[in-house]
Amino acid sequence: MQIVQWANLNAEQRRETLTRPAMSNSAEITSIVSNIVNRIRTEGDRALREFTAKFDKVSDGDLRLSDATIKAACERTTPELKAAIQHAYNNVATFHQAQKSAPLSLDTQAGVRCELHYQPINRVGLYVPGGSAPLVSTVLMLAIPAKIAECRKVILCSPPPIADEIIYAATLCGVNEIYTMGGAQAIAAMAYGTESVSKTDKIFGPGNAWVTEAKRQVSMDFRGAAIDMPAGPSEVLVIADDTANAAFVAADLLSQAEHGPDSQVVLVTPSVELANKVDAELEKQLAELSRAEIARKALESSRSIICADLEEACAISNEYAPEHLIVQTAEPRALLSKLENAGSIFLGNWTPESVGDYASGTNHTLPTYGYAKTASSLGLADYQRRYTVQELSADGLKGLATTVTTMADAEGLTAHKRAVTIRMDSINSQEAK
Ligand SMILES: NC(=O)c1ccc[n+]([C@@H]2O[C@H](COP(=O)([O-])OP(=O)(O)OC[C@H]3O[C@@H](n4cnc5c(N)ncnc54)[C@H](O)[C@@H]3O)[C@@H](O)[C@H]2O)c1
Ligand SMILES: N[C@H](CO)Cc1c[nH]c[nH+]1
Ligand SMILES: [Zn+2]
Repeated sequence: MQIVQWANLNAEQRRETLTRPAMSNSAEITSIVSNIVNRIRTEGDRALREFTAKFDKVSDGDLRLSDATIKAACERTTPELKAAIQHAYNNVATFHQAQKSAPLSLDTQAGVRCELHYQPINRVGLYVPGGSAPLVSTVLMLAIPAKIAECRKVILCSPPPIADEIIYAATLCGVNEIYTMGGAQAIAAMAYGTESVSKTDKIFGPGNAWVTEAKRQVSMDFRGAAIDMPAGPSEVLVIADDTANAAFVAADLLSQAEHGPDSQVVLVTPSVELANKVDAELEKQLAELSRAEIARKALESSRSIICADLEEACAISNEYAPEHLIVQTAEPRALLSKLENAGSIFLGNWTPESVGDYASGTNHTLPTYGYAKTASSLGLADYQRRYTVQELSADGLKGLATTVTTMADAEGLTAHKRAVTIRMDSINSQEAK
């Protein structure tokens, strides 16, 4: 990893240092994805099969898995993996079940009742990445909240060949339909529907740059579908001081670097000594990894930033807005109030990001590309819509009438005013009797 001195960089160099690699070829990706999305919308299954053959090298078989295929995949999943999936399931379900909000009902003034209710989003589509690794954990992160929210139809897709454990986890979570398709074409199919694929109202899930761009495009089209967030190539930023264990820091950086060559990992530390030790550790540990080449590629666009102190480390992290932020300092919780804009924060030496990726209970679907400045980690609320209800008594209307008619006058909206005065006339004539 390239070691850079923050103090020596000008504003442009600082911006460049914090730029994600996946963003550099975005114009090309936008145009490729736009063509894919338009063709799926207008040609349906025919285009879906064509792109599946082109990008995933599969040209036959059903897009939707049959009951027999699902049963066979579940039988092939090993008992050890089933037990691990169940353990993770329990923690993720516990954390998301606790996010249920009770409806709100109160009188803002006498006779004016205002209520806030929650309703599940009807049809949801889940995208489980499978291009370079079959992310079974993502099934749990996307499908458990969908089921807790009681979405009526939950469909899931993942690129071919879809792994047995993805099918097993989807079944465990009560997913209604499973499709073997991936990339931008899968997102477009779930957004618009095709002859074989059910249309959905909202699409969830992470993916590579093509998947994320497709989500963005379908969400901008009123005929398409809403989306959860831009959840693209994985990122982690580690803030560490000279008390940190360099081997732990290197292991955490590599755990995200191995996701893909477009992953980005960043170390921010006031200690040059630690940065050098981490660098040596990275080399040592890379030799033991099965995905060393992918991780090495990701490290090429990654940085160790030497800053003045932990205060500045927090400021750099806030500017970068990482998907994951790991804090390995003498007093990690003391930094929490200074930290903004991270998708998920991991405090202390004993909290590797891997636990959140798989099984602690928090959701691993998180905003990337700096969207953590405004977007949140995936939660139950994303699978629900809020709506309000109000009911006024005659006395309640009396108490609001002058305010509403005065404001309607100010806006020049006489029909609005009349909807109140016509009722006030009725109330007044009833009372006169
Ligand atoms: N942000 C999060 O919450 C989060 C969570 C999990 C994973 N991730 C990220 O998700 C990503 C998963 O990526 P992946 O590639 O392994 O799987 P993927 O399923 O997202 O993408 C694979 C698909 O990309 C399409 N594709 C491949 N090359 C293409 C090309 N040249 N043109 C058009 N389409 C092409 C193919 O159709 C293929 O099915 C990783 O970057 C990982 O870091 C993010
Ligand atoms: N780190 C990924 C989110 O960026 C999630 C994941 C799944 N499996 C392992 N990790
Ligand atoms: Zn991960």
